[in-house]
Amino acid sequence: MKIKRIAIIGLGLIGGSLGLALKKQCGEEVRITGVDHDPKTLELAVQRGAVDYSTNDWKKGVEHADIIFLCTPVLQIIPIVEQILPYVKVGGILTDVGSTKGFLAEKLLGMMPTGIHYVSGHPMTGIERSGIMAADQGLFNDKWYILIPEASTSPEAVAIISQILTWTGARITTMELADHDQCAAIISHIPHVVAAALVNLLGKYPTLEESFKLVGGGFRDTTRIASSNADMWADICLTNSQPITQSLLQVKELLDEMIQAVEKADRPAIHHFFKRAKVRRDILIEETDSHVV
Ligand SMILES: NC(=O)C1=CN([C@@H]2O[C@H](COP(=O)(O)OP(=O)(O)OC[C@H]3O[C@@H](n4cnc5c(N)ncnc54)[C@H](O)[C@@H]3O)[C@@H](O)[C@H]2O)C=CC1
Ligand SMILES: O=C(O)C(=O)Cc1ccc(O)cc1
Repeated sequence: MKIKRIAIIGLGLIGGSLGLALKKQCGEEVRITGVDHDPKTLELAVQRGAVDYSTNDWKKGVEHADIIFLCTPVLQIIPIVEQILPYVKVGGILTDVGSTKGFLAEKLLGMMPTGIHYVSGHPMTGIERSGIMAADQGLFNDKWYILIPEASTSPEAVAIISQILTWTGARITTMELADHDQCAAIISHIPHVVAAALVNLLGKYPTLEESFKLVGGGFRDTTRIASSNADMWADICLTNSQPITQSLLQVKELLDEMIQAVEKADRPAIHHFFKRAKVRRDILIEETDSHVV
C-alpha cells in the first residue's frame, strides 16, 4: 500500500510532533490533514508546517485519508471515532497514541466496520508541556513506540503503521495489552502521581511558602512532570484505574516501611531502603543507555 494521505486528529504535543516529523521525512510525497477543535491550534499547525491543511470538519479531515492518527486525550478518542467512522474509506487504518490501552483497544476493535482497521499504539516519549507550540520534530527520534496488536488486529495494518513510524525515527516494539497497562502504570503513570503529590506536599506548609524559593535540583528533577496537563492525566488515571490503584497501594507500603524505620531510628533499614533503590536504578540506567543506538 502506498501511503499518500494521512490525517492527524488532535494537533497538540504528540499530534503536532508526529506531523512535523512526517513532513520532514516525506515532504510533498505524503499530504497531511490536521483536525482539531481549537481554531488557534488549526492555524498554528499549518503555520508550523506540521500539516498541509487543517480543519475542524470531521468529513473533510478524514475522507481521503489512508491512515488516521488519533492524538487527543484518551477519553476523547472513542467519541471521535464514532463521529468519523462514517467518513473513513474502506481500507483505511485508524491508530491511536493514548497512554492507556485496555480501555481503548477493547472498544475500538469491536467498533471497526469490515475493511477498516485499528492498530493500538503508544509512543513512549513526551515532555511536561502540551499544545502545538510544544510540538517538536525530533520528539520520536530514537524513542520507543509500542504497538499492541490483538488477535483480531490485521498484521498488514500493523506492518503499515510500523513503516510510517520508522519515518519519525522511532524504535518500534510490540507488547501484550495487559502487560502494557501494568508496565505503563509503574514506569509512567505512578511517577506522575507521585511527582504531583510531592508538589502538593508544599501546600501543607503554608507558613514556609517564602522558603520554597530555595528548592534545588533534587526537587526540580523529581517534580518536572508535575507540570504536565491535568486533563490528560485525569483521563489516564480513569482509564487505567486497576493497575494504578494497585501500584499506588504498593507505594504506600514502601512509604510505611520508611516511616517505621525513621520513627524507630532504624539506620540499617533506612540505609537498605536507599541502597537497594540506588543499586537497581544505576543498573537500569546503565542497561537502558547502553541499548541506545
Ligand atoms: N504528552 C505526552 O507526553 C504523551 C501523551 N500521550 C497521549 O497522547 C495524547 C495526546 O496528548 P498530548 O499531545 O500531550 O495532548 P495536547 O493537549 O498537547 O494535545 C491534544 C490536542 O487534542 C485537541 N483535542 C482535544 N479534544 C478534542 C476533540 N474532542 N476534538 C478535536 N480535538 C481535540 C486539543 O485541542 C489539542 O490540540 C493523549 O491521549 C496522551 O495520553 C502519549 C505519549 C506521551
Ligand atoms: O515528560 C515525560 O518525561 C513523560 O513521561 C512523558 C510521557 C507522558 C505520557 C506517556 O504516555 C508517555 C510519556
